[in-house]
Amino acid sequence: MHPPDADSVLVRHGELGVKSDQVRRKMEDQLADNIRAMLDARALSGDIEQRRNRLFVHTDQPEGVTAAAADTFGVTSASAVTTVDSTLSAIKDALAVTAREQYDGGAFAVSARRAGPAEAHPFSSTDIESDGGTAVWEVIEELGGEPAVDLDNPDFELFVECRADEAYVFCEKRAGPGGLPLGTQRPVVALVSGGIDSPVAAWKLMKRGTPVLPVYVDLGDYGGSDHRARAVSTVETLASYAPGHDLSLSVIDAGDVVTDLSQNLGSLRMLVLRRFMLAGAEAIAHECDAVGIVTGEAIGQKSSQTSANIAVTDAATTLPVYRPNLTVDKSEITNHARTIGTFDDSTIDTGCNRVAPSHPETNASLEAVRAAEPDDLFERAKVCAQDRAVIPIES
Ligand SMILES: Nc1ncnc2c1ncn2[C@@H]1O[C@H](COP(=O)(O)OP(=O)(O)OP(=O)(O)O)[C@@H](O)[C@H]1O
Repeated sequence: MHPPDADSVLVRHGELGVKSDQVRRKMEDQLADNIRAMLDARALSGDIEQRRNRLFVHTDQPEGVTAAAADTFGVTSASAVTTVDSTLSAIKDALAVTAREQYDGGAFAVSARRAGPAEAHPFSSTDIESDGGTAVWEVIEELGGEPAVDLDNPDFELFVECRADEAYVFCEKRAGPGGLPLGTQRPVVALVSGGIDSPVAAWKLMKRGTPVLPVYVDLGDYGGSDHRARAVSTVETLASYAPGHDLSLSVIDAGDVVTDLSQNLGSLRMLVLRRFMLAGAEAIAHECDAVGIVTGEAIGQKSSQTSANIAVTDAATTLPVYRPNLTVDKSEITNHARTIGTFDDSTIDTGCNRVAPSHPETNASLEAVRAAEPDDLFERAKVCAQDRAVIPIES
């Protein structure tokens, strides 16, 4: 929803404002690049203007641009605005025009903020709210409605931001993901199985500005083509949040290793396979200059994810392993997957064979796992990582 003559989208970002000038400028530049790429990916046009602590996209496609900005990491909210002179009469006119077009019943409110030196305006924000409120009231009467004001819980809200030289009128603050602009941190490798949890985990790192290099470990006969297709689909959805950033999917062929582990190991099989995955991810991270690994694990969610077993898998790599779902309940992770759009692909029935043993170890010791696993496990992981295939992913 936007004013009928909206000419720009006002994009707000959160944490960037508290950084030093130098860091803030770099992050704002990255945010502008990312929004530009997002517009290109959606065939939208607009001129980006960076101002201190906010950014404007001047556009004649306000609806699409608002949605694109609200899908960009680092953005806290976006509003399609109509820009007017910073005079009370211009603001009142814009409020009236917007109410005439967008009001569809219920109680209303006008919320105003005024910034800049006091002498810039001969009126206060309260004046904007009361005079603007009167203008909206009259429009509703003209429309045949019964005007009512509810400042706490309005059905219809109009906003005004009045600056020294111009004012913006809008009727929606569309929430963005928040976080930091993607590309403002060093990358990490994301182990993406295509299940519900790992795409959400990768998304969370991306939200904090961290590019991810997605890696899928192909389990051979224990996985299958549907299992791999599921991983590809979820990575495509992740890539839609990251135009301009390469999310090509690396595929490690682990078919022989999984067959070997399944035939020769019992209760420790899954832990050893996880250690193989982390070692493979580490090899790719070193090659690609990535500084960590992200997984979808949550403490206690599966036998391989008990606190004892996570300690054992962690020991397979010297890189930090990020587990942003660690303390999050499954229902919450699932809701998150629905919100970001990965859920449907994650729940495609892959009909894959399960690698997990019927009685998995839940309290493993590193010594026992080391003694049981093949001596050349990490060497094989490195070779498989080197020989990986890469599937290009469109963003
Ligand atoms: N085949 C795979 N390829 C890449 N990473 C994997 C694979 N299987 C598991 N992982 C990584 O190990 C973590 C824990 O494995 P788990 O068995 O819980 O995965 P899952 O249930 O198949 O998928 P998810 O954790 O995404 O819901 C995953 O979140 C993921 O980061």
